[in-house]
Amino acid sequence: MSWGYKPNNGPQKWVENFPIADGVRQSPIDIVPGQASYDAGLKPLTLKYDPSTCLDILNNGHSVQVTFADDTDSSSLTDGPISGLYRLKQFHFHWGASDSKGSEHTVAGTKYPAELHLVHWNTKYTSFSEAASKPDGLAVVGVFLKIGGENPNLQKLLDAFDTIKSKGKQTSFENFDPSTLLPGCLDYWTYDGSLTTPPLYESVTWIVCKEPISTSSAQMAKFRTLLFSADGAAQDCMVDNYRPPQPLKGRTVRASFK
Ligand SMILES: NS(=O)(=O)c1cc(F)ccc1F
Ligand SMILES: [Zn+2]
Repeated sequence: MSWGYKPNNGPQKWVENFPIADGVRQSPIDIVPGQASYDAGLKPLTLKYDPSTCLDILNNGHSVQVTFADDTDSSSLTDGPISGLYRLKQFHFHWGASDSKGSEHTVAGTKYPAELHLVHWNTKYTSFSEAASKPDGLAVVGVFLKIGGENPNLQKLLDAFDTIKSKGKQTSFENFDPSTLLPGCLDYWTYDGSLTTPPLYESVTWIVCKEPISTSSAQMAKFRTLLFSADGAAQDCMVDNYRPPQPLKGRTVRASFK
């Protein structure tokens, strides 16, 4: 039985096969703005994405993921809290069974209906796979989704969902610009954390944007038409694919803004 989000294979059980689940720098966390320390030394984020590096969209059985060509520096993250250049590998989402939950990070206990993760790897290493297990290997930009007006840029993704309904389905997805999914203001919180799914490697510099982007309730309903299950298996809606907040264990959360 492999890991998932159900009572018998979900976040409370992951520690059985992945003991780092109880580690010192696990993600996500509850971000308490009043306890974050403003750091004037933090630079603004520099995100440069080339839409021609967008390859395909995939249902991997845990989320919906858009994958990028990462053989050049065309789509990169620099500055912010990191040093060097990190290449965009993929982005994906986490969401709930209803609009009242779904994000992994929370803000003073507030849950958003979904959270976007843009995953980048440190080019001091030779590949994503090599970087994924290193303490400075990954940088993930998190963006909250909140219920508001329909998001036309998100709709381009949702329109591909009918062809990738079940686990293992993928289809080509070209010329998508991920910067269209970023909020106008790139103020952020940052802290040292981990992957939020197994193998839960403590390799992520988390960069969580303060400003959410909008999505409509109807668009959220579209996310919930995806399936955890493969073609032919009993249909199991892909919802609540989020890990709850983990203990801070003495970590400091820094803010790029006052
Ligand atoms: N949810 S995450 O951004 O921490 C993440 C990114 C990966 F590339 C692999 C596993 C993960 F859990
Ligand atoms: Zn994620």
